[in-house]
Amino acid sequence: MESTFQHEQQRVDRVTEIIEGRILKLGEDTTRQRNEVVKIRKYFWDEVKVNVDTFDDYLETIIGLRQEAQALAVSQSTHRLSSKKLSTLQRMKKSPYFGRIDFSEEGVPTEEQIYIGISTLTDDSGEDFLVYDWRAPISSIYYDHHPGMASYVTPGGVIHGRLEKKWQYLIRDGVLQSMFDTSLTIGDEILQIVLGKGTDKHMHNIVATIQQEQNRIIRHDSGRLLIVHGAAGSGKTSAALQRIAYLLYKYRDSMSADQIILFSPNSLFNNYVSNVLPELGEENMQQVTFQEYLNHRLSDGFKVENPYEQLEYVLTAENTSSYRSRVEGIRFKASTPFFEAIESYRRGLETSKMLFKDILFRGKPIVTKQEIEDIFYSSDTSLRFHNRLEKLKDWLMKRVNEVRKNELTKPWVEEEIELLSDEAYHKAHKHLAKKKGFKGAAVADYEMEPTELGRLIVQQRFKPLRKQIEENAFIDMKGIYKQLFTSPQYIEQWIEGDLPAEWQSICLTTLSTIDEGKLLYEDATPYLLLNELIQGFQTNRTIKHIVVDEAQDYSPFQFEYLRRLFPTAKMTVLGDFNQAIFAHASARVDFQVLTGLFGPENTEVVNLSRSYRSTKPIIEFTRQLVPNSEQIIPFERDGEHPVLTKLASSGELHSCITSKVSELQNVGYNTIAIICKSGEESERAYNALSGIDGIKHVRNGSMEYEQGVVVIPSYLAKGIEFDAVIIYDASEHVYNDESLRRIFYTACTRAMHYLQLYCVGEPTNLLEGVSNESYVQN
Ligand SMILES: Nc1ncnc2c1ncn2[C@@H]1O[C@H](COP(=O)(O)OP(=O)(O)OP(=O)(O)O)[C@@H](O)[C@H]1O
Repeated sequence: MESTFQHEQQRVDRVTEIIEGRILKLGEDTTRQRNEVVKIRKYFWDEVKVNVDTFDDYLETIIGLRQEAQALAVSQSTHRLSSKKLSTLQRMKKSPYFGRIDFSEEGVPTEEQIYIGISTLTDDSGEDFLVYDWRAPISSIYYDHHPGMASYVTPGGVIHGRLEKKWQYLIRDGVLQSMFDTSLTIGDEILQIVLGKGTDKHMHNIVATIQQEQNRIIRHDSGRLLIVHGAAGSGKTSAALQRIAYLLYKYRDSMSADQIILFSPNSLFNNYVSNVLPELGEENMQQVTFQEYLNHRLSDGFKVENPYEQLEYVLTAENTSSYRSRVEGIRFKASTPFFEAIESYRRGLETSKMLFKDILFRGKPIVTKQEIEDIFYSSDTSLRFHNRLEKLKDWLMKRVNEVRKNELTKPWVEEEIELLSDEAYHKAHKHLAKKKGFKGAAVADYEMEPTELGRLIVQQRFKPLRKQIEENAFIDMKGIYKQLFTSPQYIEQWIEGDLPAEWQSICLTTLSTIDEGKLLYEDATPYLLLNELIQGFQTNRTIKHIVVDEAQDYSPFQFEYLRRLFPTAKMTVLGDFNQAIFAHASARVDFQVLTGLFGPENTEVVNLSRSYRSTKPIIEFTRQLVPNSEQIIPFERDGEHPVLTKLASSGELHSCITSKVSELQNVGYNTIAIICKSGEESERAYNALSGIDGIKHVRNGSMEYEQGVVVIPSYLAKGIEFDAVIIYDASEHVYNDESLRRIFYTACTRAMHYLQLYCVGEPTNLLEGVSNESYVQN
């Protein structure tokens, strides 16, 4: 073994030397390319002669500009590619590869040793592969097979052979630390080392230790929709990010990172996962939250409620009179019957009840809503809805043009001419002179006719009106949405099944919030859907793949919306229903409904059952909090049992937390989260614990994942993890309802190495099903 080890170190040295040589060469190229980019930018305008005197000059200027811009774009892209390659090589210098397979291909007499790393490296001839990219077809054997018969898929067909041996390497800064013969499971030893480490500011890639079931997700490449359901900490997010890296490699000629969108729960999470792709030498995909998208589309007309504001209400306002109806409204408005009701309602609008707005000019209607409605409903009903709207728009444009002509002789035009400032007068003169063909000094010779000036003024006043018509602003969208709620009975004609018991009150709240210029979060997607069904979907066909993380928090409604918005994209959806924290997630929620999006033939579901984040004792404790716990299999990593400490007062609670934090810091834990149920509880906890050195409060809207000691509401801790977690108050008066089970589970499963629960008074009944042996009580 000793000599094998030395032999392997020698190979590492050889490969490292080659990498160093490449870095040197590429470093010089990159510097030269950067200087080139700087030079083009600096002299950009010197290279282009700007002359717009004649049409030919203008054309020449445009062509010159375009050529220079193209040269800049080419240089920038060459520089970007080289820098990317350089940073990958720099990473490979520290650890050139992490695995090896010895493979005998059928019909080939010699066995080949395949070394696997984050990127391909060949020798100087370019013929021999010193390192294979982990995404290369042959590398899949490393993740998928035990020694014995093995095969892998290439574009040219399936290659069969025999996997003789499989090795794992741990190389740090060019030094081989250890190597393991991993004949059975990939890298349990290395996985132990990786998972046993402390967290840091960002999530890391897992390519050295991808597990077989995760590899299925990463390399899955058929159908439109891949649904991944997996326990907390089973590597859903990790698998999704490596999957993106895989797709970018496999489709490198036809897909770029900006054609992939990751929908994530919040900005904090975005920041947390932002390092994984760059670590793998890939550019980051686009990252958005659904809320950002809603705001982008709706913020002109409304102040849209944030999903966490909604959740905060659900978690804290249970004693208010409107609570029941609001929660019922949230559930109902996310349901399939409501979705279908909106579709039927929109179909109903084909024959009656479309609402329009008067088109006003100088404060007076020039076309009334009634006139618009009459024209709309007099059009050919066999035409598609959008075509009817287009016809209506044409009519409106004509109508407005007629009115514009009539306005030319109205006294207000003369009045405006008289009130024109000198500057405005000169501008108008110059504009009209140019239009008439006067050039250069001759502009001064142009004598402006008052009628010409009048026409210009009228034209400008009508410009916004034309824009409004262009943008469908004459459709009373708010009114149409409100119409659904104007009387509690109105919706009955469009809906199948029962309405919520509190429907009347839901209607009143919906109307009053819209009248205040606000849109509740539960109304945002239905409103947008209705809007698109009426005005046509604003589809985006450039996006090729969308990944939805924490999918359990989306309603079927939102999925349907995403599908229509990105009609050509494939989808990867990741979730865990045990972590569904939003009120719209009903108790019976499942991914069945998603299968309907693209049909079963286009959908594949993969379950991840092994959980990696937490130690075995923590997983054995947390899994008892949810149904079907036997389906969650802990990775064998030892640690302390979770502890539940009962206290008599909040004073005692705060002093216990303070000393616990310092104890945990002394053991070396980097990230310690004090997780509270809601933002309100977090605020109180933070104020009471502000004496802890460096403690930070993570609030709704926080942009960066913080290290050190943080106080954080449960819902913002989603998707992220901490070395140690302290549940601030796991007492019955805080977690007092079955509906809080998922939030409680989500909070506890954020712990990697240590979990401490405190409670002031009696512990929550949610712990009733948890066996006494799985935690320490004191
Ligand atoms: N194959 C693996 N090798 C190394 N680490 C892994 C592996 N799979 C998962 N992990 C680690 O386990 C932790 C949890 O992974 P991840 O956040 O992707 O899980 P998740 O299923 O998205 O969790 P949750 O649903 O609870 O947010 C991370 O620290 C990740 O690096």
